[in-house]
Amino acid sequence: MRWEDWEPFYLRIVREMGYSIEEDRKAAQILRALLLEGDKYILKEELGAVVGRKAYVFGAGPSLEKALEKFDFSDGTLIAADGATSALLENGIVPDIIVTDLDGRIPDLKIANDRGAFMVIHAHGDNVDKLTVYVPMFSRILGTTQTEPLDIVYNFGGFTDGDRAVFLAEELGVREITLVGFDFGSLVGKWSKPGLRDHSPIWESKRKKFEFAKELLEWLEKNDRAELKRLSP
Ligand SMILES: Nc1ncnc2c1ncn2[C@@H]1O[C@H](COP(=O)(O)OP(=O)(O)OP(=O)(O)O)[C@@H](O)[C@H]1O
Ligand SMILES: Nc1nc2c(c(=O)[nH]1)N=C(CO)CN2
Ligand SMILES: [Mg+2]
Repeated sequence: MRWEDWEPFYLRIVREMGYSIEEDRKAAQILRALLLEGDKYILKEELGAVVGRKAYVFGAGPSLEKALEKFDFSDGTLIAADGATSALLENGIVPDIIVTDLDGRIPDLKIANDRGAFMVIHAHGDNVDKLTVYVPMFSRILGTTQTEPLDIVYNFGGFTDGDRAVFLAEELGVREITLVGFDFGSLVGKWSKPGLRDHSPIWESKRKKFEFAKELLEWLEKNDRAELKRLSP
């Protein structure tokens, strides 16, 4: 997704969610400084070499658990959206790539990164403290922003970790993307937040995020090259 296509979505998201563009921009600069400091960042080309033509993108929806037990995912690149990483690890699966804004279960992200997962870490105005604390913990990091892209901090479009993971896959050349655990319903998957003990009734801000995510995925299906499939148990 090009900046020109993303910007109108972003401006609507900022208005609807009450975000600060300036804070989002600052977060991107802070992430850039952290990446340069640690020198553990990777560029888009390096991550492109990791993906194949087919990928599974895992969302943290309640249906994920059964899908992981039922289906075989060995014929594609595995991309986990933040909290979904925990469910994959519980099933003995290490994702190839994790797309996160660092509000999931950090210890599970660390285990996956130590076992080879690449980290696509997103900066925004509400996770600057998390960036500062956690970015130094990880290796093989590609940085992303939702404001104008910087030299080593990319913007491939997408809003929530899940749909941002789909836009990343498309940008890296994946042509068949299968969504797993993308429920966008009234229950938030328990892996979504460290404190959730079980799948929980959706709260207002999360419902709005899912609406934007659905709209962005519909845009991708109409305008982009990748074919989107859905797998539900
Ligand atoms: N029912 C669901 N519950 C949780 N995540 C879901 C669900 N259906 C789809 N997903 C996708 O899985 C991703 C899980 O990532 P995560 O739980 O970290 O959310 P997020 O995008 O960071 O939003 P938030 O800022 O509210 O945490 C979501 O971004 C969303 O796109
Ligand atoms: N400013 C801001 N931006 C976001 C936020 C958020 O909470 N605040 N959550 C997101 C979900 O991954 C993506 N982008
Ligand atoms: Mg998240």
